[in-house]
Amino acid sequence: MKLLKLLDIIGKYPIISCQGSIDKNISGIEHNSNKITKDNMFIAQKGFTHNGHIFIGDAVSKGANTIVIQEDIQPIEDLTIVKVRDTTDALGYFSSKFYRLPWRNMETIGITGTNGKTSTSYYIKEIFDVNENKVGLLGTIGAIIDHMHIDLDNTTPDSLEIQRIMKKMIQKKIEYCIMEVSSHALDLKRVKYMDFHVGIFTNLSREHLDYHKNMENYFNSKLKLFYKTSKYNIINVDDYYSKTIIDMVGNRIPYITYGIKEKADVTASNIKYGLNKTSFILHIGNNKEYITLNQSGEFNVYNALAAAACTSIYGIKISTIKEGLENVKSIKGRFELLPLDTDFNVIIDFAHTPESLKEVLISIDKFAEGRVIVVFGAGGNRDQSKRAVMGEIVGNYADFAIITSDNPRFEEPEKIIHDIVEGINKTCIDYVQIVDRVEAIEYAIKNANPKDIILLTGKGHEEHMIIGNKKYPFNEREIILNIINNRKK
Ligand SMILES: CC(=O)N[C@H]1[C@@H](OP(=O)(O)OP(=O)(O)OC[C@H]2O[C@@H](n3ccc(=O)[nH]c3=O)[C@H](O)[C@@H]2O)O[C@H](CO)[C@@H](O)[C@@H]1O[C@H](C)C(=O)N[C@@H](C)C(=O)N[C@H](CCC(=O)O)C(=O)O
Ligand SMILES: Nc1ncnc2c1ncn2[C@@H]1O[C@H](COP(=O)(O)OP(=O)(O)OP(=O)(O)O)[C@@H](O)[C@H]1O
Ligand SMILES: N[C@H](CCC[C@H](N)C(=O)O)C(=O)O
Ligand SMILES: [Mg+2]
Repeated sequence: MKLLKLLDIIGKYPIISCQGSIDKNISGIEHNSNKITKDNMFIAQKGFTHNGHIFIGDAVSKGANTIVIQEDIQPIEDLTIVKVRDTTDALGYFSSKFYRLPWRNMETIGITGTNGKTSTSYYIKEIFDVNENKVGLLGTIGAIIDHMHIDLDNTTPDSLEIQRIMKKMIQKKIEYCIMEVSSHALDLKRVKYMDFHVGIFTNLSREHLDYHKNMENYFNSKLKLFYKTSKYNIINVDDYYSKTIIDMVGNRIPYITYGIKEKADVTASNIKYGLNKTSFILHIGNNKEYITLNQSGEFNVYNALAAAACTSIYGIKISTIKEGLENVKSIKGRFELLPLDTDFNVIIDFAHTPESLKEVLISIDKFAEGRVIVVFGAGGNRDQSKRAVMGEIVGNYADFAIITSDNPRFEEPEKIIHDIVEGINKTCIDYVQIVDRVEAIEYAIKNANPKDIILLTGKGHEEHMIIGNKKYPFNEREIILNIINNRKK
């Protein structure tokens, strides 16, 4: 794209200054100097770890012909230097423009909330699949374009990656793009220069307070999504924050409610729980269908209701919704019951917030016949205040706990475990502390009695352990299978 064109339409965009020629072609946009190729525009961002301005020389030597900055630099021959107030903001604007606003050419569904975004997105995807629509997905487990998988580092990637992926979706003729929209993304302008047709609010509870500092800021970040939607907002009316959302955005565009406790447009009755299934009657307005999910837990009924509400607004029949929901065999690392021929059960789950941990344990309690043994930790360089609360919840709802590591990052794992212990000590539960997660799993398996349920939470689909800034292979599923196979020998 001609730089002239990229800048031209941004007549509205506040450029502070522009030095050098704008009569040149831009072959691509990058914010990472390591990825620069010939004639790219390099946007120097001030990140949490690095100031991207220090990589300008590197970017130029790799072929960048235009640099976007927010801090002054020395002029460089033949280089166009565009100065803006905030380069992260500009990254969003230029990326959206460069890829020609791909989000305008398909239906975009944004899902936000503390828990249930990934699970809801997979239910929605399956319903659209059954309806023979072409679906794209962006979220914690990666991006899916039609049936191609792309790994992602973030639940919601940066604005450049989002637009790049969405462009690929358009090239593959995707009709519906389902996207998890994290609070970080809303706050860090990753979706500032794009809109959504539908916004879904799952729930809000304590998480990411290391970043947002308090619940009010966290809520206000999430709220932003519902000002960016053009067709419908879909709201879990049983959640404490739903009323405020409806008060704030209820008059903007139509909204649909879902829930089990309060009166809602989409609801469930006769819910019955099992170890690996949940059955209920789905009500959408006056229509109803018997549903049997292959997943357990009341929280998954909520996720299914959100998906039903979302797909019903596109005119999808309730019988198709049923087929889609029932087609989901498992969601990677979400309350995943491992197929083992042992006399105890093992569930891999991604609960890493107090509320989700509580929900999972309440769900297990509905069908557990033996003890519930929880293997868990908490992420380093993440909200420290949630750790003791998680400890207390496990203490209150489980029978035995093994406190271990979960991505210590730059923190001492012993310190994180100590924070959890402060909470668990308020309860009467027996527990052990085992820093090495593999040893913790071995301990759980070795000490399991018939009918016990071992619940491993926090790692879910992840395939690595993050220590410092390095990722070490760690596949909980394989580790368990290995331990159990070795026991048989
Ligand atoms: C705190 C945070 O959000 N950090 C994100 C941020 O990293 P950063 O600010 O540290 O980047 P940086 O290393 O300082 O780099 C600054 C600039 O220099 C550039 N650079 C850097 C090195 C180099 O050699 N050359 C170069 O040009 C970088 O490309 C960047 O433009 O930008 C990166 C690239 O987009 C993100 O991957 C990274 O997310 C990290 C991995 C992260 O852990 N984020 C979490 C907090 C997060 O965003 N979580 C949410 C919510 C999860 C959920 O609850 O579901 C999410 O959406 O994932
Ligand atoms: N609606 C829900 N309410 C509460 N807990 C839930 C809900 N859905 C799922 N969970 C629990 O939270 C865990 C994570 O679920 P999921 O991955 O769907 O959430 P998420 O919002 O995408 O999380 P993340 O913010 O990490 O992307 C699940 O493994 C389960 O334990
Ligand atoms: N999306 C969440 C995932 C947390 C998963 C858990 N394993 C951890 O590392 O805390 C985050 O990045 O905060
Ligand atoms: Mg997710």
